[in-house]
Amino acid sequence: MKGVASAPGAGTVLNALATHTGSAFAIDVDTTATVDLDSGDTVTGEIDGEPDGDTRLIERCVDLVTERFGDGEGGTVRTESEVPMAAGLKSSSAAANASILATLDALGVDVVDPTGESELDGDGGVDPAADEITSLDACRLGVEAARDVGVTITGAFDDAAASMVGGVVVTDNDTDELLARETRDWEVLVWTPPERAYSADADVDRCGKITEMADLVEELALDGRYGKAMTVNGLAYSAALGFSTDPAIEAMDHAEGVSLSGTGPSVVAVGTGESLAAVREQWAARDGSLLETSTQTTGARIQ
Ligand SMILES: Nc1ncnc2c1ncn2[C@@H]1O[C@H](COP(=O)(O)OP(=O)(O)OP(=O)(O)O)[C@@H](O)[C@H]1O
Ligand SMILES: O=C(O)C1=C[C@@H](O)[C@@H](O)[C@H](O)C1
Repeated sequence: MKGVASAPGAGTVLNALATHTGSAFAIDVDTTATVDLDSGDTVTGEIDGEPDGDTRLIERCVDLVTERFGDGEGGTVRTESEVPMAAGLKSSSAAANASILATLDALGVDVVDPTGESELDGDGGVDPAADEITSLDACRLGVEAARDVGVTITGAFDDAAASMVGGVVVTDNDTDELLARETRDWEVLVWTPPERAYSADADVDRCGKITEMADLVEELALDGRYGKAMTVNGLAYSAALGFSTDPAIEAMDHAEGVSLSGTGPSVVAVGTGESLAAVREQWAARDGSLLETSTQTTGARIQ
């Protein structure tokens, strides 16, 4: 029983570490997961190009789906990714969504109603007797797996939902509810410096000091002013997490919005192709790499 699925990475509008409300948008770089199920009871993961990579997240994703929709099958799960790890581009959300969908595909479970809610059981969980699931509930399984293996602080439902349904989302990461979803047609430029930063290692106490700024960013985002929201988010979180605001200042008079993405270190700018060409000129002198992409509005999909 084989399943294959892909899910995009994402950039940040509002980091959820301060208030647990977050906002993120899908970008057009993918992680693909291939799942092969068998009658064993062990799941073995592999990350292409990362022989020593931590495979617990993707293995837990397969386990959660086979426990709820299958007979606890074992097998293999392998990811191939265009989304760099620990760069702020939500690689864990993309890997989890792709692994969950690929396992559902292998078991022949239908994924329905992209942004709707499926029928929940009495505990608010997924109905184990169901033979279908909504995208958002599939996404919640990935968030559960991320919490189980400790690669997230709030659960990162914001990042996971953006990756699963595409477009820009605002979410409550305590209740794993979608507060808003819209689409924006932006070009996206990402600068990723050579260093890496794992979300689980972020200084949450310092983020607690910028809750008023996070509330302001949330208001802007819920008002549909995503570009302004992300710029304010970037200034506040760069200061709180100890990243330079120089790349944002260089981009600010060109881009529609620019922010530290997630817990960094990448900085993401959005706007038109012309405006981002000006940002690119500024950022080209920096160490690290530049990625040109665009917003992705269709989200994750079974192949
Ligand atoms: N492509 C992948 N395949 C399998 N597992 C992955 C992949 N990307 C991330 N993970 C898992 O998620 C963990 C956390 O990774 P990472 O810090 O990149 O995720 P993140 O929280 O999404 O952060 P960022 O937003 O910085 O990408 C990794 O240690 C690994 O266990
Ligand atoms: O681990 C987490 O809870 C998070 C990590 C970052 O990606 C943030 O951008 C996100 O809002 C929450």
